[in-house]
Amino acid sequence: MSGGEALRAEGLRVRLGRRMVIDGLDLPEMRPGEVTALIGPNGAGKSTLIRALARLAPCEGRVFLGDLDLLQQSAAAHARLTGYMPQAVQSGAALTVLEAVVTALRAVPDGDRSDPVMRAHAALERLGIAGLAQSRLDRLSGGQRQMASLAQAMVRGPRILLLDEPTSALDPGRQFEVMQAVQALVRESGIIAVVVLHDLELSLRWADRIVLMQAGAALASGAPEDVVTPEALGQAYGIDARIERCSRGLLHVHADGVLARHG
Ligand SMILES: Nc1ncnc2c1ncn2[C@@H]1O[C@H](COP(=O)(O)OP(=O)(O)OP(=O)(O)O)[C@@H](O)[C@H]1O
Repeated sequence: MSGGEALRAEGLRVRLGRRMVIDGLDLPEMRPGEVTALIGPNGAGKSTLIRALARLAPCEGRVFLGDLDLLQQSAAAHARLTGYMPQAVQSGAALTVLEAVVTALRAVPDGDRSDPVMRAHAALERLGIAGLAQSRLDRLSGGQRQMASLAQAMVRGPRILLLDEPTSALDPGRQFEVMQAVQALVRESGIIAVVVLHDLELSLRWADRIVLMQAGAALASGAPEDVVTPEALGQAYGIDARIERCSRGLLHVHADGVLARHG
């Protein structure tokens, strides 16, 4: 699905304390059904940007969904449109996974009168974790907790899904499953997904577009093969890297070393 109203941002500025962490950042159009990956070195401002889009960090500038200025919406209207998965997933004390997802659903009334428990179950099934429904959050592994957090972010069927490193605690198989689930959800429901990823391979494999951030600005944005280039990786990460296409047509990054001038 590629029609529908796109998300874009202009002139974003986020000040945290005395620091301007994001300074005049523009984001290209992100269309329904597409996954946009935010990549960049530690401290580039990826989490801050995603928190700003989730209205969890004070932000100046404009964020449009079609003609709708998201930063001007009421908190409730904004919350109905977006689902956010934080980088640090809380243990969630004694709640079960099902209870946590139902709680996330009830936190923002959306006028849907269907049974919240059924909706929460459907979300867990969608992500392949229905078997965890009655497990307590504080007894899950880090990766299982990350999956539960993803279910909380997507259960209301938001138009924009904001995911901060959804794969960081996952083993390679689970990383694949999560990104596959996110992509399927995004494609089928016409959601706009903005996903912080550290793993360049994952971003090349799963993103429709990539925004490479550095020092609070977008160094490059566009199609993965146009953004993830040896030059850009050298500039952003200080690595000496090759990008090669394998026999299956997929792009891979090979980091051969660190550039002497880095740091
Ligand atoms: N509350 C704060 N006050 C001041 N500076 C902050 C605050 N929170 C974050 N920063 C700074 O903002 C910058 C961007 O941080 P952010 O967490 O957004 O980067 P990131 O790209 O997500 O990094 P990482 O890949 O390490 O998670 C960092 O230099 C960080 O030190």
